[in-house]
Amino acid sequence: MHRDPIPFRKMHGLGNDFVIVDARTRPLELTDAGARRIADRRAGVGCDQIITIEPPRAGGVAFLGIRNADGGVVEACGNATRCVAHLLMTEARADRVDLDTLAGPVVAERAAGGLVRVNMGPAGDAWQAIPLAEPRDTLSLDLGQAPFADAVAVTLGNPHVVAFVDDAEAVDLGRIGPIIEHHPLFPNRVNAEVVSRTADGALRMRVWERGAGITRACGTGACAAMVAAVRKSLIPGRPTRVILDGGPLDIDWPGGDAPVWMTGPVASVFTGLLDPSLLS
Ligand SMILES: N[C@H](CCC[C@H](N)C(=O)O)C(=O)O
Repeated sequence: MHRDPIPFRKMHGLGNDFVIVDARTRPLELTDAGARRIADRRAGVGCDQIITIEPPRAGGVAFLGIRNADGGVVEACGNATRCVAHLLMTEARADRVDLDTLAGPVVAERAAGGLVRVNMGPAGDAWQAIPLAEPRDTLSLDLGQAPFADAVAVTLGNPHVVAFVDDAEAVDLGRIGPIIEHHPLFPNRVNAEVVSRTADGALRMRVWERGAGITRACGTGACAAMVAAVRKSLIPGRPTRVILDGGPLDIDWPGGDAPVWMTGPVASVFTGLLDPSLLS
């Protein structure tokens, strides 16, 4: 039970925003309901995900706890990984940091221009790994809802399903997003991305995030979009710019079992104190 106010830092990666609590020395007793209250953009602080920096569990210098705005605990969050890595590299005066997540180990390093580059680990495509409710070809899923009639499922530790369209900005994601998120083929629900190609060979991506809705950016989603495009032979396996509502991420994946690298910015907005009543 918390009696004292709890320090937090508000950060974002291309507008995908986080409340970050350093719980390395003092565990944060956070329930699903408490997470929802923190994430509430009127009655709480407001964020897409609540992030806790915790003592490492299976290696690295810290474990990254990730909860969506709906309170659900999830495996991976690329934009938050960059933000926490920035904090820990700054604290340690280091240019590299190893972190632990439910999705497995990730490595982050300083990149040019104040950016942070993260090895997000390998991308998975087996139906059991996504997971799907039954054996299916993850390279061509018909979810019975346009534009997800020939979609690609990818896991970065968290589940994604990617649809390629002529114009990502023309898709009514607010309508189709929740239908796909809760599609029965995804027992753990799913993050849904719509992707189109730009004239200069970049990918334009919009996302409906599991447990958070439309966000301005999704790092694991950008990784999934690039992997799906390479698997569909729409682009070659070389560094690709993915343009999100909040700005660009650079994704690099040569194919196969190679790890996916994501490079992008971080921003710290303010620090504050959570009232303990928010968590009870
Ligand atoms: N915004 C995060 C993804 C959160 C994914 C979460 N919505 C899930 O349920 O997996 C990112 O930058 O990767």
